[in-house]
Amino acid sequence: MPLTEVEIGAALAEAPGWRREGDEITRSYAIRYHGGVAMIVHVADVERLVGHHADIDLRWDRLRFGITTHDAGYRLTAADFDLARRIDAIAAAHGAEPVDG
Ligand SMILES: C[C@H](O)[C@H](O)[C@H]1CNC2=NC(N)=NC(=O)C2=N1
Repeated sequence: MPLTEVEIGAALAEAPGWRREGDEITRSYAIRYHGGVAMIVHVADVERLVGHHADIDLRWDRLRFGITTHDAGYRLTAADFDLARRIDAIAAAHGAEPVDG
């Protein structure tokens, strides 16, 4: 079920570093390409377990995640913020530092 604007505000406050871009939340990390591939594999394993999947953009020195819920009409849900927290934990384990963009 989509979150209300008030709920989104509260969830963002609990997910520091994640930025709202329309109906998705995004965060980028500095990581070199091959390390990014390894992190993506780890994220994908967790995504399969929780049944929720981010949009992923890997560049030479940067890895960006965008999360929204397709099943809710591309709106933000609690599952998006749950996955965001999991991605933060995986990023820390991979030594990927958050960056703007
Ligand atoms: C059937 C399956 O659980 C759904 O298609 C899941 C899979 N992963 C998903 N991931 C995201 N981000 N949004 C969804 O709506 C979604 N739906």
